[in-house]
Amino acid sequence: MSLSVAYRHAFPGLALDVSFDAPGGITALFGPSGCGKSTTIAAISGLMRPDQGRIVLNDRVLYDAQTNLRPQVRRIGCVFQDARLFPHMTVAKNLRYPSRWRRGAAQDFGRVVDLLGLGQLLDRRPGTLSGGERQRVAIGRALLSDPALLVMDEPLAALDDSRKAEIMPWLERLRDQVRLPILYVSHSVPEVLRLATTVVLMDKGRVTHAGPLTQILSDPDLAPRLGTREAGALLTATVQGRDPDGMTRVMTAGGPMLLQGITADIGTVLRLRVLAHEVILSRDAPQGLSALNILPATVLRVDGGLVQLALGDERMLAQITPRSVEALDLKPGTACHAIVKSVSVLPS
Ligand SMILES: Nc1ncnc2c1ncn2[C@@H]1O[C@H](COP(=O)(O)OP(=O)(O)OP(=O)(O)O)[C@@H](O)[C@H]1O
Repeated sequence: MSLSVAYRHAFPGLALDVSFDAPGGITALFGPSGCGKSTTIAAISGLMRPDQGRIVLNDRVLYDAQTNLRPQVRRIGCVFQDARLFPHMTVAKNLRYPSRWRRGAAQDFGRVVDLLGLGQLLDRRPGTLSGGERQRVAIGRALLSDPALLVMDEPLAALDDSRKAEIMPWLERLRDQVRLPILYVSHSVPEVLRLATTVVLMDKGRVTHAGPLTQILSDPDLAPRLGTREAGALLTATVQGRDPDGMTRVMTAGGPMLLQGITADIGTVLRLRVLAHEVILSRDAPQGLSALNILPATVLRVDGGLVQLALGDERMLAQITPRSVEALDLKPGTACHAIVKSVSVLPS
């Protein structure tokens, strides 16, 4: 299941030349206002015809020199900032709306209601729901149209922080349980960090970087674009066991780590967020520290005080001062130890 996009289009003020692949999972389309995110969504969903290109969804050509499928037959489910539900219909009727033209929607109804926790809401009308609940219904309705791609254009932008927090776990469930590619347009770094599996960074009508979130996050060149406070890395960790004091042992590409306050079962895969300013470096294996997580690493790159490290096949960033870089004589290839002061765990 994947989407492959390559198109060019000239607007009077901007020449767009966009190309990227979106595999299964959530692909975040991220970039400053006016960089071409909405135009890209419009080109994929068939609402605008690019000057040239090729857009393919699961081996089905949506657009190329010979083909330009109508939006209705592209099998793309859309969720926008405002839920756009029918106000006079109950939630159940809104959800059943796609079954008017789609056979099979009725069979999926229960599965989608369970997936998004909509059971308690079925008899309510949209006007009586919270913003987050309305968005869950909009996502359910989009899923019941049997899409091959789900496009979510700033789906949380109209919600306040507590509603955002309420809907996030549902979006994570969607990402982890539905095999569709999901294209997610957002201006919010925290949303991208929490939800995306793949990131496409756009600027001035072009894709400047694209790849797995883990790779994009640990690229020192991209730290300024994502915000220096957010610079860091994501490590994949597998739960190995629980120690008598309640600490959870996990294995990462860089070696074993200990986590506090985790209840995940053995074998669970976790995503660990390690911020660059929570990592300090030592040339020698440190002794007598209170920090529990000390991982052997190799310096890959040094950019001012931002040091990119290799831990096995994963990458991590450490934010230290340029003076410390000099004092420790850190350069590509230097073996060192990364002392991780704190870690947050994201569901995987
Ligand atoms: N129909 C049009 N005619 C001319 N120019 C257009 C048209 N549609 C978009 N543009 C221009 O193309 C550029 C990209 O617009 P687009 O809406 O795709 O950006 P965006 O990244 O989605 O921005 P935002 O984050 O603000 O929604 C902008 O400079 C916009 O002015």
